[in-house]
Amino acid sequence: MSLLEFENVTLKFGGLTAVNDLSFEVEEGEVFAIVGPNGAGKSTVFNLISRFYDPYAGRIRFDGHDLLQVKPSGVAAYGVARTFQNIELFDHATVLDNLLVGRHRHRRTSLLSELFFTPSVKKQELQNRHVVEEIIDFLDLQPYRDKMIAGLPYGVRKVVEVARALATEPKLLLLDEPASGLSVEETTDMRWWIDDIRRQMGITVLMVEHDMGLVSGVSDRVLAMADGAKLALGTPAEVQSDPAVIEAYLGRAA
Ligand SMILES: Nc1ncnc2c1ncn2[C@@H]1O[C@H](COP(=O)(O)OP(=O)(O)OP(=O)(O)O)[C@@H](O)[C@H]1O
Repeated sequence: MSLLEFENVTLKFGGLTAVNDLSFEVEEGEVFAIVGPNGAGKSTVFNLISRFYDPYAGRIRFDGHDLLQVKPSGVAAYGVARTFQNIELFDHATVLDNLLVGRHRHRRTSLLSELFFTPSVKKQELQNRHVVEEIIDFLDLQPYRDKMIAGLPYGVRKVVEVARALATEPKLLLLDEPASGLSVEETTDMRWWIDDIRRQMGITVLMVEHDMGLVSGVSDRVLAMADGAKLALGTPAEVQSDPAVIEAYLGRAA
């Protein structure tokens, strides 16, 4: 069984078909990239997984569950975490506090017990701290741990966003353009972080990315989309040499 399954999914915005009869599967433990020209429907795929939109037709399954039965607020509890194209963090909180917010889905205590800071609440707090500190170490964020997000360089904020998503201990990490706005050196670092997340943490990664260097360097498989539909699916080398993909890219460039 695949971790994520799209089966003949279609989504329309009025007269525009943003996702058109799309089927693909993401296997547990792989890095899977979605590429395509602007407007191809990549972000809409992420928004479907996050349950921001209901598809017009088709099925989406995650980890054996019918994802379409899950409310948007429940998706994280199933083990899906995401980053956004435009970083979404609390600017006036520290890196540590942003990551602790990411632990919210693991709250096992009641509001009343939290009010009185019972032993179970204390235990939960310690566990949250432990997980968050490990992620801070893992992503080399120690120098920024107690700094406000607002004052951090853009490249560091991108890594903090990945850290916040990891703090939820997801099975599937959705990365929306992880390299956008990064320098060449920062993109290389991001590549190694993604590799480590998959290899050392065992987390499946699904990313939307325009940087083909990053995509080829880290992905096991790539789905190329155009006009909401699948153009090609295969290894990075297979997809890059696919005539339909070359045509779609060159056509748009022209
Ligand atoms: N909320 C919306 N309402 C109406 N149309 C939308 C909406 N969201 C996306 N679209 C349209 O759906 C199509 C697919 O958009 P989408 O953002 O998924 O593309 P994309 O591949 O992520 O593009 P980019 O690389 O520019 O981010 C586009 O034509 C877009 O204008």
